[in-house]
Amino acid sequence: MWLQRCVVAILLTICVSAEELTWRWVCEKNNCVKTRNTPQNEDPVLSMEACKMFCGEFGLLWPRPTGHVDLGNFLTKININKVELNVVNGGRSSDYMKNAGYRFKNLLAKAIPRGVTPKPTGKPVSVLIDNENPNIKEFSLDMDESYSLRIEVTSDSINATIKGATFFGVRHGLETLSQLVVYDDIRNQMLIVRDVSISDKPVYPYRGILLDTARNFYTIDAIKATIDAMAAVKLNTFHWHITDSQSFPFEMSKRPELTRLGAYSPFKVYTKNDIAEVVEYALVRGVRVLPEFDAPAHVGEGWEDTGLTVCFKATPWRHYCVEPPCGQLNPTREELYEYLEDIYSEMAESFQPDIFHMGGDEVSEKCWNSSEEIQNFMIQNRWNLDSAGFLKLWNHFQTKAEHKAYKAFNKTLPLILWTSTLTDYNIVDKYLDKDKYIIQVWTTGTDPQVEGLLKKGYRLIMSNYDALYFDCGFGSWVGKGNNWCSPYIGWHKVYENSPAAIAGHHKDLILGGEAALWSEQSDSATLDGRLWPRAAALAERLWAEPHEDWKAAEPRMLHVRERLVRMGVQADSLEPEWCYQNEDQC
Ligand SMILES: CC(=O)N[C@@H]1[C@@H](O)[C@H](O[C@@H]2O[C@H](CO)[C@@H](O[C@@H]3O[C@H](CO)[C@@H](O)[C@H](O)[C@H]3NC(C)=O)[C@H](O)[C@H]2NC(C)=O)[C@@H](CO)O[C@H]1O
Repeated sequence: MWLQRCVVAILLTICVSAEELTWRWVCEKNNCVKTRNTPQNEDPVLSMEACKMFCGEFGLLWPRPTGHVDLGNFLTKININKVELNVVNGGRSSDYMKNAGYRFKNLLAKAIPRGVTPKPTGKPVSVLIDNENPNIKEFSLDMDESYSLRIEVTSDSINATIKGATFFGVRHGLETLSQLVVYDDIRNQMLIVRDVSISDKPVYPYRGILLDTARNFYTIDAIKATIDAMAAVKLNTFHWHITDSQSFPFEMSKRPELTRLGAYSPFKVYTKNDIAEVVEYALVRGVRVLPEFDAPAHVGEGWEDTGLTVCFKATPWRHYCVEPPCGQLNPTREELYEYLEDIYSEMAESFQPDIFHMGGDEVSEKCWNSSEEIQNFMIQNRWNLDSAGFLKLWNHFQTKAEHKAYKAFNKTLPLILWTSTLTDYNIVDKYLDKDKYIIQVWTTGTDPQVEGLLKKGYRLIMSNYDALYFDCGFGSWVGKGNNWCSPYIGWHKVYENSPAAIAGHHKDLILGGEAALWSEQSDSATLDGRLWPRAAALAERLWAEPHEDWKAAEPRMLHVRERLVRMGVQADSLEPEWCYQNEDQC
């Protein structure tokens, strides 16, 4: 009966009156308690979300701010049709600011349930935006993403003021402001938290998601939707692992045969236009697009006619690599470096990145050793055909590739490599300069390599697979049983995976973290559920490094999942709705 009345009420856009209402929520000791409504109740009746908005230190904010937070105790009605943004100083980033404004209004609209028109009563909202460095619109590892937000009420309007150190800070401020607006299903009215004062900035400068678009292809729409969701939780790096041994979907003008032979189909190619669109889309959402060209291993399809690979499709694959098809570049061929320069130049042109990922993942000695040409080259150089000798060969490759990267990008931008035998802390400084290279850790969080690398002064990005590999926990794809890194990693573990705790007193060398979605077993159809809402748990960890465990964040986490779903993200469900309605009872 209640449900029926509600549905009718929504369709007619009339609200259930407070007297008829069955449930209301009451803020008690930082929890919103579901309470039977009685005709005798004289308090203002609060809907669940309205209550959650201000009850608790951080209300429904996600990620929680790191500085001063005062959420006041009152909600005020606003007129959603009368929201106005005024930018004090636009500078070079004025177009981005405009776009951030459109996104903000769009986010407010997404807070309203489908088919509902809130009452157009309430105060107009005026948002004043003050960008301290309006000419900064480039990403960098030391960019300032800080902002402050104030919401004040006057007799005739709500005034919000956002001060950002850069466009990126301002953009985050708008995200936060959008999270302070709620649709009240009791009054059919939009409400805003008033008397707010927040200052905020992230703990880590690098907060990423890796998407592997080579094992399976993802549509541009799926990529843009991912970036949209990332922006909502203030993640700032979309790491695009665009090629691998299975496919080469990156459009190349100088070496078109790499794409022609290497893409799964002519329709499964990321064209220059596609990439430009993604890069621009991401930029206005405060997300950098970081390209990776993984080499010298993890190559294969596309390179068929070049003669520049070894052990491609070698069988049995377990003898030569970690998954089929095997394939590795032949570092002894000079022509290889001309190819690399072309790939890097086209990546430079398309992505214009501030940092570049050179891969370096899972190089196999056995693969290189299967080539007589490589063996002869090593013998001529007086390198033994053993692990130390193959490291020298790898170093030969990396030094030449590095030179080509700097040339192609026309600057000495920071380079990233996956942890490997080359980055082993016992020898890493023999080969890789700590001022040039950032190491992305994918072994476990307790691996002694982490401490070893930190002690030698290397900057790290944490993608420890035991907490941040979102492909783990599914069935194996090369046989039966579970995949190699099972079990599935729940959001709790993601949330509690603290880079600061892992790094101890070397915390300053941790640039941040990244969740990886390797795509052997996912594509556009499964993407949202694999990433979300777990990536939101990562977002708060990296933004705020909370001291509390997942339990303290649970009510807000359940809400951020709801918000993502309202945005159109098919995020996995975490708990029965009962737990969302009955805080702290599950
Ligand atoms: C204990 C042991 O030796 N187990 C191996 C197991 O490791 C083999 O599985 C392969 O493991 C690789 C990691 O060691 C894994 O590669 C990485 O994982 C991602 C998928 O989660 C890939 O997309 C990445 O390219 C890889 N690199 C990075 C940096 O993450 C590889 O995918 C695993 N292969 C398969 C087929 O699952 C397993 C091989 O059969 O054998 C076990 O004995």
